[in-house]
Amino acid sequence: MRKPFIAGNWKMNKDSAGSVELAAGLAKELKDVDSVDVAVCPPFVYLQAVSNAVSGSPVKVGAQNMYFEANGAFTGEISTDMLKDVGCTYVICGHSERRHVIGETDELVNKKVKAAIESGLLPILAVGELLEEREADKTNDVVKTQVTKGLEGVSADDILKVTIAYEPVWAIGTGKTATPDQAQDVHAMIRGLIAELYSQDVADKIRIQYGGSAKPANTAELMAQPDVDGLLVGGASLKVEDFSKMIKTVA
Ligand SMILES: O=C(CO)COP(=O)(O)O
Repeated sequence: MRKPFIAGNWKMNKDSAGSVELAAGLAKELKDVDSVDVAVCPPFVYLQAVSNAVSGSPVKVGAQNMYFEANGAFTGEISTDMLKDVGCTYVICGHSERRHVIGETDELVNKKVKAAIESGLLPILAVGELLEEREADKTNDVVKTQVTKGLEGVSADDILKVTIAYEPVWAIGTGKTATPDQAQDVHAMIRGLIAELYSQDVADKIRIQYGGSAKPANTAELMAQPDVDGLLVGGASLKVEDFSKMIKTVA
């Protein structure tokens, strides 16, 4: 039985007061939730304040990105130790906005996943196809490559520290959600791939989140799919009411 895992990716939103207000509101609303793992991923500069605001509650904190080197001359980058130091449990690696806006490659994403695991952070490996790739019937190929390369060198002992987030790029921030069937098809494909790369036992245990215009109104039907184990939520995670409603739908 896989415990549901719902994470909010705040992206480049909120200010310091707004971050604390949202985090404190969620901590209060969700204080009794224990059947769902919950995380919020604020911008780097608000991680410490958000960690303080959710401290003692079931809400954990994640970062939206990281760098794979431990320290040194990497201007503008943030290390895993720094993330742990400000209270992070999770880190998103390879979000499509980093792949397609910033230009991150599968090789870089893989280095981040491995460095995250090495440091004790739990990576959320985000994968997903572009609209033109889906229309060209390349969804499975693209996602398979991203998962396989993203996990290269991750051992059988470590793989269950990883959550995979399937986020079709055409569904992100567009209001166009993948249908539950579309999400299920790709999730099942990913789980089959994990069985090939690792084992059936690992495949049965790894958690695969869906992301892309997830909101209170579609949470139940997405989460009802057998291979959808959680959600990575953008826009709807910016409001206490919406995000907590999504979690309570599943709890
Ligand atoms: O990219 C996402 C989460 O990482 C999804 O964003 P939206 O929920 O705003 O579509």
